Amino acid sequence: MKILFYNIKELFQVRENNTSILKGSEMKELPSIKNAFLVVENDLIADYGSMENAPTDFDESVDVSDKMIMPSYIDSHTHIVYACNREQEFVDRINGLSYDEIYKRGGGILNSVEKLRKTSENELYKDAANRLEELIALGTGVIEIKSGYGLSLEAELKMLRVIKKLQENYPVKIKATFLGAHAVPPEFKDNQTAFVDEICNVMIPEIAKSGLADYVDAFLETGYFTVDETRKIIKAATNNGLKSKIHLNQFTAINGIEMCVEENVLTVDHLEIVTDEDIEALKKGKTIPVALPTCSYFISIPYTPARKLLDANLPLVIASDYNPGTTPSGNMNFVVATSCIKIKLTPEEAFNAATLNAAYALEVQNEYGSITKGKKASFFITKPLHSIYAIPYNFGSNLIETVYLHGIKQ
Ligand SMILES: N=CN[C@@H](CCC(=O)O)C(=O)O
Ligand SMILES: [Zn+2]
Repeated sequence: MKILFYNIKELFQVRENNTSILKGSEMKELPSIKNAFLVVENDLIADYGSMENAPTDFDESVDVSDKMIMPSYIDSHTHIVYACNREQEFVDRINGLSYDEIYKRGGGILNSVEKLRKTSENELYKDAANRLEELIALGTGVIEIKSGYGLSLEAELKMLRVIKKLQENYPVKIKATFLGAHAVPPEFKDNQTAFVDEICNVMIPEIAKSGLADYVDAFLETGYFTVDETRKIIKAATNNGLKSKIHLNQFTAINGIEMCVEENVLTVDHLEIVTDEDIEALKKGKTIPVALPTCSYFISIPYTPARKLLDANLPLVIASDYNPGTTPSGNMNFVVATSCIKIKLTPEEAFNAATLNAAYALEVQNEYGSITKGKKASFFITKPLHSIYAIPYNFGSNLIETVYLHGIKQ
């Protein structure tokens, strides 16, 4: 099946194959073709160019007059498998409690753990599938989903099986991450060392054997897991053939980034608090920084100093962090908008951070993240727009009209 998309007002993120991750000022450019065509053959991008060169042989055609095409968003950091919303904590924060105070009262992540352990796999699947369907309509075509609300081997496997079922049932590319070290569960309350040992010696080997996870994560933060504990977890992951992606610097900078770079961690995520030493450490390695600006928005914490990272010629990825506590939204259009409005990324930088660079954060850069011959035909068509800037500018509107994933209209 060959589909011709014609009269595209502007086709964005058009790249030659093997474009490297974009760093610093390279992120300013978002290559596009105006008045373009795009040919999709089965699930792949087969051709593209200016309308005057559009082919005449095809099985189907789609008129894209006045509308634009962008490769699907890649959301490299989410927690969309969870049991209940945490609206009460939201109101508690409005009334003055901090995220940390709520956690210390047994709320926060532990609130979600208690609920998830009591919820059936089917129920979890149904809720996560509903969330995923909403995200597909909002333009996400590749997503990472973490466990981390089970905190026992059994409950973590339950979450990972839900993710596997989503992988089987949806045309979205999904990467799964085991986040056993998200918080210390009640049964290990007085023995955090034993919990870390359990993660390293029991959970990671079992989960690696199950094939249910692509990555391992940990919450490296004051009051959660230390640099040394996280290093142990990363090493256990490496020994079991899994790379790591680490939550850190959300509230405090405690030299976690330096360790993560030393251990060749794939991404470091959050980075609301970043020191000059952290930037120097990132410059020495390949670890990719990931900002989660809608988390800052929702719980009123500082925004990642993105400009400082770009000025240091580092790459940048943006992701949603969709979870019931700090970011109950996975709308990547809003992530792009927040990046522009609050951390002063230009729209070009924000779209690069949410597509091409984000593909590197999930190691799917050979298949997704740009309009490139041979990559998967996963993209969205906008409503009629004056310019692509409308997506961050009209931050409260959904300007996506149609979504194609792997060449199929959703
Ligand atoms: N900070 C750690 N984990 C999540 C929040 C989890 C929760 O509050 O449920 C985050 O990335 O923000
Ligand atoms: Zn997170």
